[in-house]
Amino acid sequence: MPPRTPSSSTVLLPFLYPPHLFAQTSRTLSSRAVPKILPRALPPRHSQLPGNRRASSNTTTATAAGAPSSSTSETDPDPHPPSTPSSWTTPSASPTTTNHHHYETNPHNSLPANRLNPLPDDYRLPVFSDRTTLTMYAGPGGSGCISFLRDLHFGGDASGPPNGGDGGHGGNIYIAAAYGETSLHKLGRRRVMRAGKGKSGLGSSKDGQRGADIVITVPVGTVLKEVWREDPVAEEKAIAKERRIQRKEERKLRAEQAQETALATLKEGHLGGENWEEIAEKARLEQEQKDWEEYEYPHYDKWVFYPGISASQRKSIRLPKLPKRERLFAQPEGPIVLDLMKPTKQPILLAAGGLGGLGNPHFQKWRTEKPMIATKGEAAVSMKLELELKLLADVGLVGLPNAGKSTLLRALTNSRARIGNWAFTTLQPNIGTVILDSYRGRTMPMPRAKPKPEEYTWGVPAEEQEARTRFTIADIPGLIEGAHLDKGLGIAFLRHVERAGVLAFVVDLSAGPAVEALKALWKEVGLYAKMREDEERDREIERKIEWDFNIDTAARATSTWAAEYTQDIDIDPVLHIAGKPWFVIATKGDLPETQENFKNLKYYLNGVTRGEFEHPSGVEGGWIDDVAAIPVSAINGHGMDRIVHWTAGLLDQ
Ligand SMILES: Nc1nc2c(ncn2[C@@H]2O[C@H](COP(=O)(O)OP(=O)(O)OP(=O)(O)O)[C@@H](O)[C@H]2O)c(=O)[nH]1
Ligand SMILES: [Mg+2]
Repeated sequence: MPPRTPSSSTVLLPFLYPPHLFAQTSRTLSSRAVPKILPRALPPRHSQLPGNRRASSNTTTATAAGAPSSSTSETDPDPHPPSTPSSWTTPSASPTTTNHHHYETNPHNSLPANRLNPLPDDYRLPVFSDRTTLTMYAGPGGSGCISFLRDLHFGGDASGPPNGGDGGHGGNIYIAAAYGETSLHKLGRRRVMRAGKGKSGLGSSKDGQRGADIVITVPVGTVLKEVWREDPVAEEKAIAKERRIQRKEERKLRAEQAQETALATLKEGHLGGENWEEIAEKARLEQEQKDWEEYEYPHYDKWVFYPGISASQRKSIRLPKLPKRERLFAQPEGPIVLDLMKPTKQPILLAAGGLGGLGNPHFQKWRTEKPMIATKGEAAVSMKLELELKLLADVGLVGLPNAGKSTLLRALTNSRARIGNWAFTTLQPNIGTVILDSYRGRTMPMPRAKPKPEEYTWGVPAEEQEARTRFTIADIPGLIEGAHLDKGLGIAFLRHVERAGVLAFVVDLSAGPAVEALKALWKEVGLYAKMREDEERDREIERKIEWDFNIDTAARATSTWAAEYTQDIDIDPVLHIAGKPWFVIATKGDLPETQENFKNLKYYLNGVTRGEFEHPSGVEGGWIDDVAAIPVSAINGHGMDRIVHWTAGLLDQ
C-alpha cells in the first residue's frame, strides 16, 4: 500500500479515502510547512480488477447458502495478471492487489492453484444456520383506568361521571416467509421474541395504546413446529368449563341423595313436618353458595381498585361478574405445524396478544354510580417453536465425501465453496446459481416444457410463465455408509436436497467402482426418506391427540386458512425421493485408469433405464426414464455444458 499520509503531516486523517485525496488535502492543510508534494497518480482501473474470467461456459452468480455473493472477483485466479502500469510508480504498488496464492502450487495434487483447484484456505463461509428454537411471548393487554370527570360543574374535584379509558390490546406475533431471507441464524441469536405490551388506559376516556406486533420473517422453505404453549386465558376457560360440568354432576348426585333420604324417612313413618323436596333444595342452595365462595368469588386478581380506597372499603365492594369477552384475534389451535414452502401472502398469526382491560365506565350501573373498579389486561400466549430450514434448490448434489462436489459447484457456478483433499471439507450447505446465458452475458432462456403449477407462481397462468433463465444447485456435506445411523455428519443435511427438483449423484471415478458408490448413496437416501416417513407418521398420531384447549371455534376457522402451509402427509416420501429425476456426474475423469470404471457405470445405468436392473434405491416405480452418466473433470471445468443442459432439460421436462 502506498503511504496514506505524508509522514511530515501532523494532521490525522481518516484512512478510508483514496491516497491522492490525502496528498492534496494534506498539501492544502500544511502547505507552508511541507514542500510541495506532487499528486500521486492512481493506477488505471483495470489493474485493480482481475480479468473477466469465467469458470465455464455458462456461469454465474453464486450464492453461498443462498446469500448473494458480492464481490465476485477478488479471489479469482488470473492466469495473465494485467501488467503493472508505468504510471503506478510507488514501490508498494506491485501486484499486491491480487492474491498471492493463486500462483502457488496446490500441495494436495501438485497442480497450480486456481479457482477450481484452490488452496483449502481460499473459501467463503457465510453465516448459516438451518435449525433453531424460538420462544415467543405475545403482548399482555394493558389495564383499564379508574377516573372521574373533574369539572367545575361537579364542584371542581374529581366527582363527575366515570371516564377511565380502556387498556390497549397486547401485540400479536406473526410469521411470514419471504424470498431474500437465507438463513435462520439471526433468529437463532435472538432466541426470545416479545411483542409489545398494551398500555394502560388513562383518564379523560383515553384508551391505552396497542402493543406493537412482531412479524418474524423466515426464508421460504422453513418448517416450524410448536414445542409447547402456555395460554392462560384458554386454560382458565378450560378449568371453568370442567368445574361447571363437575358441579352439575354434584347437583345431580345431591338431588338423588336427598330423594333417597326423603324416601327413607317416609318409610320409617315420621315425616317431622318436613318436605323432602325442601330439604333437597336447601342442600343444593347451601352447596352452591359454597361453590361460589370457593371458585368464582371474588376474582380479586382480575380487578384494579381505586387507589384512594381503604382495604375495608375494597372488601365491601361487591364485584360484578367478569364481563365475557372474545379475543380480538382468535388464537390458532395447537399444536401449530407449518411448512412455508412458498412466500406467504399475508403474515400468519402464531400468538395472539391479550385483550386490554375495561375502564371504570363499563361498570357504572344504576346502583353503583361511582365504580371504583376496572379490569386488568389479559395475560397473553407464550409458546416455543422449533424452526427448521429446508433449502429449496433446483438441483441437489449427493455424493460420498471427497467426491468433488464442491469443486463441481465452483466449476458450474461462481460459488466459493471450500475444497480440500480430505473427507468432510464441506460442513454446511452451499448454494450456487447457474445462469443460462449465451456466452455473451445475455441470458438464454430455456423454454419450459412443463409449466409450474399456479400455486407456485402466484397464479400466473401456464402460457404467461417465463422461460427458465437460471437454476440453483445445493452442495451438501458428503454422505457415508451408515449415515442414517448418524455416522459421519449424518443425513441431517439431506433435508436440503429433499425438495430439489433433480438429484445429481456425484461419483468419483478414481475411488473404486462407481456403481457400488452409487448404490451406497441411493441406499442412504432411501433410508433417510424412510426415516422422514416415520417422523411424519408420529406427527400425524400426535395431531390426533385431543388438544384440551381447542374451545374456540373461531380459532379453528383462522387456522384453516393457514392449512395450505401444512404438510401433505399422503405422499409416500420414499417413492417421492425415488420418483425424482436423477442422473450421475462421474467426476475426476482426468485421472488415469478411470475409463473402465465409467464404462461399467454407463452399462449399469443403461440397464436401469431399460428396466433390466432395479432402481438403485430398491423402490419399485422409481424414476428411470432416462438415467444419464455424464463424465466430467471439474478441476479443469470440462463437461460443464452437458451438465447444465441435461439438468435444465430434466427440470422442465
Ligand atoms: N483430478 C481431479 N481432482 C478433483 C476433481 N474434482 C475434485 N477434485 C479434487 O478432489 C478433492 C475433493 O474435492 P471437494 O470438491 O472438496 O470434494 P467434496 O465432495 O466437496 O468433499 P466433501 O465436502 O468433503 O464431501 C480436492 O482435492 C479436489 O481438488 C477432478 O475433476 N479431477
Ligand atoms: Mg465439499
